[in-house]
Amino acid sequence: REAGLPPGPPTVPVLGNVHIFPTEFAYFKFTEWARKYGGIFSLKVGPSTVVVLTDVAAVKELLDKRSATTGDRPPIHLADCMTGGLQMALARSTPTYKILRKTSGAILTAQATAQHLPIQQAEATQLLYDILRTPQSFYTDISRYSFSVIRSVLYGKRAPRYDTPEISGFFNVLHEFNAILSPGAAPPVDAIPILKFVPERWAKWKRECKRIRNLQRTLYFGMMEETRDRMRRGEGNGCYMEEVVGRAKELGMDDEMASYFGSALQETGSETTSSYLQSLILALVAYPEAQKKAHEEIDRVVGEDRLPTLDDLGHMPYIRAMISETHRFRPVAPLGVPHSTLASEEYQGYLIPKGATIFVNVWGIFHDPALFDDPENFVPERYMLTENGTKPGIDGSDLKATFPFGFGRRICPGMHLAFNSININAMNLLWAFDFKPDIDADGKPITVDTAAYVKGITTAPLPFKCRITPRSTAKAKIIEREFLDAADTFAKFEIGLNEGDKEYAAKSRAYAG
Ligand code: HEM
Repeated sequence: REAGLPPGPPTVPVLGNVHIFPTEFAYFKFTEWARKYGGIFSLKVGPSTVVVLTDVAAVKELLDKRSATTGDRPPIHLADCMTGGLQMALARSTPTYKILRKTSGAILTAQATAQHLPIQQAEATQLLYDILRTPQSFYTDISRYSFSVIRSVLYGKRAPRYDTPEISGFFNVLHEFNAILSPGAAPPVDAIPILKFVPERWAKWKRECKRIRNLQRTLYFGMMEETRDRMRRGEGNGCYMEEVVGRAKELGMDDEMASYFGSALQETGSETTSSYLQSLILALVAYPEAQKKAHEEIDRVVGEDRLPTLDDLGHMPYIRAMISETHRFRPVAPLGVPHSTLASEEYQGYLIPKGATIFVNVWGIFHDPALFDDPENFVPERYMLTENGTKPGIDGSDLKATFPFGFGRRICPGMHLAFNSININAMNLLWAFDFKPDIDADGKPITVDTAAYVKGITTAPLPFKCRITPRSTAKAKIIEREFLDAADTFAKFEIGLNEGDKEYAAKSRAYAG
C-alpha cells in the first residue's frame, strides 16, 4: 500500500489484497473492516486502489461536494464491449454518458413523474388484485408490478402477467449480461489490460460478448421501434421514450443511444423497486408489532371504504417511518454502485488516487451502532424519534431520504418514480392485507429468515413464503372494483400486447367482474 493511502488490511506482494477481497456479500466484510480500520479504509487489488467509505461526513464531502472528480465509474471493459459504453449506470464519465445523464434529468423530473401517476396507481391496484387472487405468488406479482410500471412509463406498453415472454425475454438478456460480468466468469481484463488483445478465436469471452451484444441490440431496438410505430399510427400515450424520440435532436441522442438509454432505465428500475417491496413484506412478517401499529394508523386515516392516496401519507407518520426503516434495514444497494475518481483527491490527510474505485458502505453506515440504536432490528419508531432515525444527540442530517439512492452526479435519476411506487404500494399493501408467517404441518409458524438475500450489486430477499389474507371482505370488494375501474387507464398501454397477454388481461377482468 502506497504512502498516504487510507489504512487497510495488510497486503501481500503483487496481489495486494486480492486474495482476501470478498467476492460476494462484500458489505459484511467491509463493515467488519470498517470497525477495525476506520470509516475510510483502502484495499489494494493488484496495482489499483479501492477506497471504502463507512463515514457519512466523508461520503458527503467526497461524493457529493467533490462529485466533479468522484463521479466516474470504474472501467468494466466487458460491459463496454457489449453495450458500446451506453449502459448508463455502468458508463464511464464520457461525453456520451453526459448526454444520457442529461436526458434522464430532462425527462425523469419530479413534475414529469407526476404525470405518470395514473398508470403507476393502476398497476398498484393490479398488484393488490393479483395478491388477493393468488397470495402464494406475491413475490413474482411484485416483480411483474415493477417491470410493468417501468415498461409502461418508458415505452408505453404494460406486462399484465408475470409469465409473459416480454418479461422473461428481457430478463434472460439481462441475466446473460450480468453472468459474464460476475467474478471469475471471464479473464480479469481490467486488471490485466494486455488480455484485451488476445485474438477472438482464443478468447471465448470476446465471442460471448458479441453474442450478448447482438441479443441486446435486437431486443432494445425492437422495444424502441414498437414505441415509434405506435407514434406513427397516432396511438402515442405520452410515455417517456416518445419524448426522447421527439426531442432526440435537441438532446443529442441517436437511435443507438436512445435504445440503450431506455433499456438501462428498464434494467435499473425494475429489480430495485421490486426488491424494496419484497423486503418490506419480509419485515412485516418478521415484525408483527410494527405491522400492527401501521395497520392501526392506516385504519384511522383511510378507513374501510377507499384505497389510500398519496395525499394520505402526510397524515401517517408511522408508515412514513416504516418506509425509511425498510431502506435502512435492508438497503437495495448495500454498497451503492461503485464510483471512481477522475483526479487525485486529498481528504483528512489521506490520498485518494486518480482512478481509485470508491464504495460507499451504505450497509455499514445504516447498521452502525454508533449511529443507530439496535441497528440489526426493524424499528420504524427510530424515524419518529429523530428525522433520520439516528440516536438522539447524533447529527444525522446527511442521512437524508435520498441516501439509499446514491450520490453526487450519479444519484439515481429514477428516484422520483421509485418514491411514488414505494409510497403507493406500501400504503396499499398495509391497508389491504395481513402478513403472517407460513405454517408447518403441525400448524406452527415458520420463522422467516430476514438475512437470506440474493448476492449482487443490488440485492433482494430470496423468495420466501408467508400467509397473506385480506383484512376484510369489504376491502377485498374494493380491490376488485378498483381493478375493474383501472381498465380505462390500462387500455392505452395495452396496444400491441401479444395474444397470451391479451387473453390473460381479459380473463382477470372477467374474473373480477
Ligand atoms: C427502490 C428503488 C431504487 C433504488 C434504491 C435505487 C438506487 C440507486 C443507486 C444506489 C444508484 C447508484 C447511484 C450512485 O452511483 O451513487 C442508482 C443509479 C441509477 N438508477 Fe436507481 N434506484 C431505484 C430505482 C430506480 C428506478 C425506478 C430507475 C429508472 C426508472 C432507476 C434508474 C437508475 C439509473 C439509470 C442509475 C444510474 C445513474 C448514473 O450512473 O448516472 N433507479 N440507483
